[in-house]
Amino acid sequence: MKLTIITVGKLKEKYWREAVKEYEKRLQKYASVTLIEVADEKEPNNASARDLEIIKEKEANRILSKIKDNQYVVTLEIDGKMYTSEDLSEEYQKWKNTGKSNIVFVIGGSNGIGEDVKKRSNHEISFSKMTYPHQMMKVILLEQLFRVNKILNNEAYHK
Ligand SMILES: C[S@@+](CC[C@H](N)C(=O)[O-])C[C@H]1O[C@@H](n2cnc3c(N)ncnc32)[C@H](O)[C@@H]1O
Repeated sequence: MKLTIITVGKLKEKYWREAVKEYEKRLQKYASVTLIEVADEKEPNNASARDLEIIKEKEANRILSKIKDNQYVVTLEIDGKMYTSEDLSEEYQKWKNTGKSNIVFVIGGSNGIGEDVKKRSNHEISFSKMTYPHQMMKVILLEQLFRVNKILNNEAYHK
């Protein structure tokens, strides 16, 4: 499987970068992993709802410029479909079986995912109804993709 994760903004804190590096390394055993960071848009003080929409649109255009026509797009959205890790591993296997072997996961910036990316999305996944910081979401997603592969390979890890 070719897995790409697109996120908005750089990981500034060392602890996030180290966690990402660790799970990226673990996941590389099972899939080819590409991590792409697009620039985030500066948010003015007292930004209006319209300002935030414009920010999301600009970030969405940057995200879309990194997505290829042949990629299956999975967006991480709070209102998306929730899975257990076992169910997600079945879904992942389904993607594999149906030729969706080039998958791009998209995590939005601090204001969420713009409409144009949502329109391009083939599948929306939620990791609960709670809001997580995008940096943490990247680590959680990598860990779950690693877990999914462990489950599919019947390897000890998941409990
Ligand atoms: C800080 S959140 C953005 C919150 C924004 N108010 C929204 O409603 O999307 C940044 C990104 O992390 C991801 N994210 C955060 N919590 C999530 C969850 N529970 N499930 C799936 N994705 C989540 C989404 O991609 C989101 O765009």
